Amino acid sequence: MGVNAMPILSLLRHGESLWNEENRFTGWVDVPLTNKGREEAIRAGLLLKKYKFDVAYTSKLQRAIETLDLVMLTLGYSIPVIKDEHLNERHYGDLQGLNKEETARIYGEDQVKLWRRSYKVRPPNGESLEDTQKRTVPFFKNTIMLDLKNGKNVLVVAHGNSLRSIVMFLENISEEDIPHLEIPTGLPIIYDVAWDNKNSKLIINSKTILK
Ligand SMILES: O=C(O)[C@@H](CO)OP(=O)(O)O
Repeated sequence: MGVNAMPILSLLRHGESLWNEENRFTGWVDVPLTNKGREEAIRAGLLLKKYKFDVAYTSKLQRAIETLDLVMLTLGYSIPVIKDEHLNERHYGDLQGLNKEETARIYGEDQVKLWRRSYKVRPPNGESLEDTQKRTVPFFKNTIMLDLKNGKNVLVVAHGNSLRSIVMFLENISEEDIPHLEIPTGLPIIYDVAWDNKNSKLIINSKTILK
């Protein structure tokens, strides 16, 4: 009675973008994929062929949207797609456009590490991971989690830090441990999930990264 058998949730970070290639802070700047990024997206689609998705979510940024488009083209069927800015990358504020290595030379490696990977430290005029989580997790709970509860297989294509904030919630990762979590581009994470009726809570049965 307590736990229903449940479908899968796949989280996918977009393929390499132009500014990933150039090593620049990107955030909400709407840069396109590189050709390598497009190939990564097609490869992710091939890896995901063994699943049948019912619905997909992505951000409002073209690197995620194009990745999802290429995945769906590779999968060869179409499903409802919800594009929402709650899934956008963390806003990097004044760092957007700057080269990451150069920024580390100016402000020091430690400061840049705090901006990039800590939970609470905000980049100047930007969002901390905590700020990002305050928009991603309520969105996740109100939409994606309900689809999972209703037995749907869900694909989410988003960004390094918007996905880190969701994975932190799903896997109950602490503030101390979150700096070590990296999400690779183009490799789908698959969660086998279940809904715990008694505690109204999503349970993760297993996690696999497809390679
Ligand atoms: O620049 C960004 O928006 C992100 C993701 O590419 O960078 P970082 O991994 O440094 O948080």
